[in-house]
Amino acid sequence: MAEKQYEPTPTVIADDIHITYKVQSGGSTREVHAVKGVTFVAHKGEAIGLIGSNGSGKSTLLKAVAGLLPPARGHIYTQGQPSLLGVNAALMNDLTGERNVVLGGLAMGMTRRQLRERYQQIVDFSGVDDKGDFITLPMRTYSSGMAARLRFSIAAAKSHDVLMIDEALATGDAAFQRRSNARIAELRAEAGTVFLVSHNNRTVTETCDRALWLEAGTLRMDGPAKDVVAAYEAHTKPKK
Ligand SMILES: Nc1ncnc2c1ncn2[C@@H]1O[C@H](COP(=O)(O)OP(=O)(O)OP(=O)(O)O)[C@@H](O)[C@H]1O
Repeated sequence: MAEKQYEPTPTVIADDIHITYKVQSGGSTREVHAVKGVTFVAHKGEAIGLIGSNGSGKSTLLKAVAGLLPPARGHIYTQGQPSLLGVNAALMNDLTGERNVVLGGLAMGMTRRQLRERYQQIVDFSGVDDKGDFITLPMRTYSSGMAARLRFSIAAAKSHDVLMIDEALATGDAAFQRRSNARIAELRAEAGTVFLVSHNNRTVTETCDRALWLEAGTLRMDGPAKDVVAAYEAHTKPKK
């Protein structure tokens, strides 16, 4: 008997979205059209890489999916509350890592009880304490890699309907990248959708099954991560 085929469940639908920034410059207002008519559907269980050159609109698109920027035109539908984990996520530099774990967890909707239960797991996962008692020091004493690891660990402690990661992995070392790849795989298994913005093509092919390639605000290609990365690499390779 043929196995029953399940329809994939959409988690994010972006329908012809346009996003503009208004910039005040020398008394006049200029408009930057950062995303120009992007359409895609993301499904439960997918990990989707967003690639493209600097300024192509990747972060802007993620912010729009997270509901932080309203589209000027078009519509975004999401199932559940998307969480954006960026390298600039709102952790406080003057507070200790410890306090940031608590505040970051609460900001993501974890209860105090969940936080108590998962606190040590978050700290251990981040590896921030591996080289001494750094978790009790202010975050400004952390290297950029340590801070990024703590941010990822806080966000990854919770199952998300839609988790968006902006370059958080690129700064981790090899051991941390292995741990975070494994955690992303678990998050996917918990039936969420993961978006990852990265300039590291290998990270994208290793962690994502699908990729969107943005260029100058438009979607150049959407398909299996290895195909999209190969096309992007062919495009960015210096011409002889
Ligand atoms: N706050 C802002 N105000 C005005 N313009 C902005 C703002 N943020 C981004 N832009 C512009 O929007 C466009 C897309 O930027 P975005 O940060 O989304 O690109 P990106 O693909 O994430 O780039 P990168 O790879 O460099 O991080 C760029 O032209 C950028 O100058």
